[in-house]
Formats: sequence, structure tokens, C-alpha cells
Amino acid sequence: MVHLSPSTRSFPVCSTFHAAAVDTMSTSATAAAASSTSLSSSATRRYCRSSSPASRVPVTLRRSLPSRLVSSPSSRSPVAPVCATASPGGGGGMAEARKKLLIFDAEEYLAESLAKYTARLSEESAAERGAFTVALSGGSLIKALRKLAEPPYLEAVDWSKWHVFWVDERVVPKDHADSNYRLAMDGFLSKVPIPASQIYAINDALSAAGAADDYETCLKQLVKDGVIAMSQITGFPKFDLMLLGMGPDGHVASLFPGHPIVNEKQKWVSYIKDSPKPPPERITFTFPMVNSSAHIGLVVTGAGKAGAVHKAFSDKQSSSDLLPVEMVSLQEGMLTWFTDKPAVSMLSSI
Ligand SMILES: O=C(O)[C@H](O)[C@@H](O)[C@H](O)[C@H](O)COP(=O)(O)O
Repeated sequence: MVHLSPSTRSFPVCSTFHAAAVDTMSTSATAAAASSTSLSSSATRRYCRSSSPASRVPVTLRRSLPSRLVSSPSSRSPVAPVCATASPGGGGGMAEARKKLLIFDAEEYLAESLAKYTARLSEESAAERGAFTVALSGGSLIKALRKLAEPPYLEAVDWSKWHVFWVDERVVPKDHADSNYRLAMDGFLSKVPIPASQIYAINDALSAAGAADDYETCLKQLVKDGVIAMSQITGFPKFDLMLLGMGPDGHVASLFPGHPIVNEKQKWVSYIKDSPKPPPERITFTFPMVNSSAHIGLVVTGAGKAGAVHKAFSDKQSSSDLLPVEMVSLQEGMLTWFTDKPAVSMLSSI
């Protein structure tokens, strides 16, 4: 455990300056009996655009995740947990208690831990609700997910329970080089047997405004169908997992610093036409959506992100200049930062 300097907010930090990756799971592993929620893929298909991946691996029979994939304090496999979330040292409130910072020596270990984290959340959600709803961003995150498409996760995960969404998407054709759908499909989704009807791409024939409305309508139907849960606390959909990246300017999803969209309070999905990061037209989940998620995995690597990471972990004197990443504040979930040493290099006590 590494403690941050007094100038830095108290925050649980798990440091992994050795050859083992960290198990990120310190939240409840309780898996209730499988819910009786009825998930109708055919009903879903009526309302949402889903797409077939370019290729599929054969559907594998699901087995329980091997016990070595499920963290326990006594486990000491090469990917065993080396730390658990600590209570914040003080002053941070509940939102602070719902955050963890993991630091990896190498991207390889980060990818292994991210796969384990995602597989475990998938298993828990499938057991509790009969579905696993996961929303992806674009960027380097997708490459970091690659190990999910490899043994043992490829065989062990119950891919039939997965429902895949995009936290944000560029408004371009799905086969465009800038498409987050294409990025995820090429790098991850085409390699795992998720039913095509459970991969929810945006309607790329619409304008940005139309695509955002259409995606929100899609999500509303999936809430009605019982696929997506609702947060009783916020009144917004509660995804089982959102996987985010962060830009050097502190943006997350397509929620950029200083853009009015960061203050959206009503809509589930909104759009921008002036993104500072190309391409300019995007749709994005709004902050009420992001902050209603049950879990967020935030993958942040590289020295270019160090400034924003430093700000995110510094004492906040005012709420007027918050970076978007600082506005990620889960109401009832757990935010886990997956970082490397260059990304945290400006944190003085790391
Ligand atoms: O489509 C997008 O542009 C993303 O959703 C965006 O929010 C991305 O995740 C960050 O910019 C981090 O990207 P990198 O990890 O590639 O730096």
C-alpha cells in the first residue's frame, strides 16, 4: 500500500511494482441465485440495431470461472490480489470510498488484471440478473481488453449473457477507421462468441442528434425488457460495467472539458458536433448515466496523461474547474483506475 502525500487527497492506492498483476476485486463477490429476468433477444432485435461481427469463434459451452479467476485474500497465483481497497483516510466521503487506483509495471499486467476484473463482473452479473451489460469507449482501452479473447477467459466467460454498448461513439459509418464499433469489433468483439443481436451499435445512417435519440430509445426499450437495470438511487440506467479511457485533457467518453454537454442532467445520451478530438461528431452517455454505473474500469496509461491524473488526485479547492474525469463520481458503484507508472508519475508519493 502506498500513501499519498498530504497535498494529495487520501485515496486507496494499490501499487504493483513487481511482476504480478493486481486483482482489482475487493467489492462484494456475492452472487445471488440466477434471476428469473427474462431476456428476449428477439424482442431486443426489434428496437436496436445489432451487427454481426466479421468473424466468430465457435460458441463454447460455459463453465464456471475457474476458482483461480475469483479473487480471495488467500489466493497467490501469479495474478493474485496483492492489495484490497482501503477506507479513505478521511474527508473524501462516500464517492471517495468507491474508488481504487491500481498501478502496473507493464501493460501486459494491466491487460491481465483488466481481463480478470471484467470476467469476474460478468460472472457476478450473469448470476445475479441473468445478463451482463457492458459499455465500451474507444481508444487504447480496446487493446487492453485483448486477453479476454484468450484462454482461460475465452472458454470460461459466459458470453451469451453479454450485452455490449458504447459509452461514446463517433458518428461515422461502422466500417470507418474512426468508428469505435469497428475498433472494438476488430480488436475484441469478433474474437468472442457474444450473440450478434446483443451488440448494440449506433444507427450510423442518422445525424448525430438522431443517432443519440435513437440510442436512448434503444436503451429505454432494453430497460423495459429487463436487460438493463435501473438505479433506484439516480433513476438512470445502471450498467453492470462501463470501460472508459481518459484523454490528456481529462476527458472521458466524449465529455470534454468546458463543453456544455458535461452539465447535461436529463438526457441519457447526447451528442456533440464540435469535439476537440477528431472526428467532431459524436454521441455520448451523459454524466448522470456514467455515474449510475455499478462499476467503471478507467484505463489510463502513458506520461501524456500524468497531468490530468495529478489533478484528479489532488485536493479540490473548487468544483468550478473540474476535469470531466473528476466528475466521474459513482453513486453506488466502484471506480477502478487501471494505470501504469508513467501515468501516475506526477503523484508525489508513488
Ligand atoms: O472515442 C473516443 O475518443 C473515446 O471514447 C475517448 O474518450 C477515449 O477513450 C480517450 O480519448 C482515451 O483514448 P486513449 O486511451 O487512446 O488515449
